[in-house]
Amino acid sequence: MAQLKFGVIGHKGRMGQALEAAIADAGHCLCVGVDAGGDIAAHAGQCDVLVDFSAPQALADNLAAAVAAGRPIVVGTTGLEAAHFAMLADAARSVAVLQSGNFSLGVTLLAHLVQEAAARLGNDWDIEVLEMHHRMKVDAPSGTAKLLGEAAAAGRGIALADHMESGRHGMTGARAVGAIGFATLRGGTVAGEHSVIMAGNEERIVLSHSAENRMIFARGAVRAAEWLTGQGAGRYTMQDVLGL
Ligand SMILES: NC(=O)C1=CN([C@@H]2O[C@H](COP(=O)(O)OP(=O)(O)OC[C@H]3O[C@@H](n4cnc5c(N)ncnc54)[C@H](OP(=O)(O)O)[C@@H]3O)[C@@H](O)[C@H]2O)C=CC1
Ligand SMILES: O=C(O)C1=N[C@H](C(=O)O)C[C@H](O)C1
Repeated sequence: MAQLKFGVIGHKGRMGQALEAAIADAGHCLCVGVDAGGDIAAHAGQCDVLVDFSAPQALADNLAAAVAAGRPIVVGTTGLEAAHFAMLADAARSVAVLQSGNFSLGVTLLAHLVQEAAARLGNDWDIEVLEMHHRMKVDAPSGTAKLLGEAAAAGRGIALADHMESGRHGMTGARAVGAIGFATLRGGTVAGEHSVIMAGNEERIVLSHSAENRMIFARGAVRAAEWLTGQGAGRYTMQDVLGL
């Protein structure tokens, strides 16, 4: 693979630093790194690909910079809302865009397994997604938890937004039939723990993934960037990259 020049948004952050190492390990070069207050638009044209692990409020400018420079963009930022997904779809009309809540091989495969299991089990199996992350994480549920919830919903042929239950507290009443529940834990330096629990009558299936180091996300994002530079405008996923 030819050496690529990367533009990293969120460069001084935890993921930005992991990415810098993964970019060097893969034989590529960090062309520019920006953080809050920086201007990626001024540098995007010097890069072959942009990678964004920053904050949701930066997404509009980052996508605009990619579109103006005609460069592909990998988005790993989580905490995205419906308006952000509309921006991603809009940018994908002009450039190649790959957004994922998790760039690890393990979670990409886990999402397949969750979808398959949910498709085979009836609504009498309650689905709950449990996640734990380090104390500094600012969004909840995690992007990965939502990705896994989406996979379960796809398996059931329903829209997650119509069946999501999160942040239970107080007199909640009994669990709604067909709900997909989310629970969030925060503490320490946990890189990322996710379990999808399928609870039936007197039996339970638990499908889990443990991230031991955030380098797995950084390596996955570099692999996604390599793959994306060969693609035309459009919206792509880690399933496309990994051929799953
Ligand atoms: N998809 C995946 O596989 C993964 C996704 N993530 C997600 O990536 C994001 C970053 O995580 P992490 O590195 O741990 O967070 P950090 O807080 O460590 O880093 C965030 C970085 O983004 C920068 N930033 C904040 N706002 C802007 C802005 N408006 N424009 C440009 N840069 C900005 C910060 O700069 P400053 O310090 O100057 O504010 C900081 O350098 C989160 O959304 C996280 O959930 C994390 C791991 C894996
Ligand atoms: O903020 C993190 O650290 C992580 N964020 C992503 C998420 O929200 O799922 C991916 C990973 O779990 C680590």
